[in-house]
Amino acid sequence: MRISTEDKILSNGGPGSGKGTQCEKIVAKYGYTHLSSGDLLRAEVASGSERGKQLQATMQKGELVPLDTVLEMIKEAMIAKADVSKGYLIDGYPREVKQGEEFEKKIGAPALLLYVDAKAETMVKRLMKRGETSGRADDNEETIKKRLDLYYKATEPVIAYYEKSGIVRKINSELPVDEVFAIVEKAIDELK
Ligand SMILES: Nc1nc2c(ncn2[C@@H]2O[C@H](COP(=O)(O)OP(=O)(O)OP(=O)(O)O)[C@@H](O)[C@H]2O)c(=O)[nH]1
Ligand SMILES: O=c1ccn([C@@H]2O[C@H](COP(=O)(O)OP(=O)(O)O)[C@@H](O)[C@H]2O)c(=O)[nH]1
Ligand SMILES: [Mg+2]
Repeated sequence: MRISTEDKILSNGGPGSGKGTQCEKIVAKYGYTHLSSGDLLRAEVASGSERGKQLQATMQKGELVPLDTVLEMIKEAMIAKADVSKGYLIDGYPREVKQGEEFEKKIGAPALLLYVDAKAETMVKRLMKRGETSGRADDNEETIKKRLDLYYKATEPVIAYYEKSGIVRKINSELPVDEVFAIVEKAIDELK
């Protein structure tokens, strides 16, 4: 399955940077189909399947799930929505350069990468706060630290990888949500 470039937007950034929050607003305004790789993985865990049990262990440690597993899940989710989709917004993906390369090979190049950027200190604070109510097994101090380390090591290079194709728009997510969204809107409207 290949999907045309203009029908794919990626959202990436550190854990707790606000990707999910901005994606919700993008969907409300533009009607893209939102696929969060983290959410897809959590749904598999919630299903109680054998595969889900393996995933749970990896995610609780703040490590990355094998890239083929995630790509397969994203592909399945894209196919399931192909008839109704006005384009896809893929959130928290790719997590490592190799994953990005595989995505391009199997599905195609994206039109835009929204790089949702906040300071490490801000991200930790937000995730600790979210952890009070989220019920997410990985919203705890120890796992947050590992997710952050892995983000800087494996995921930040993904941004540099896409910089080369000129599709990265950096979004300062230290601002209040609506101000952040105004920057996001500008980046998306420039595509049209
Ligand atoms: N002040 C402020 N808070 C925000 C903003 N965006 C998100 N938050 C808060 O930060 C927390 C994390 O935001 P999410 O949107 O869940 O972050 P995420 O990047 O999807 O994080 P992961 O699900 O861990 O990938 C939420 O509980 C939000 O309330 C923002 O732009 N400004
Ligand atoms: O493409 C992905 C997306 C998520 N994850 C796993 O799912 C967890 C939660 O991901 P999510 O994007 O929801 O949150 P974040 O890590 O950005 O806080 C990560 O720590 C990883 O263990 C993964 O391995 N590959
Ligand atoms: Mg999220």
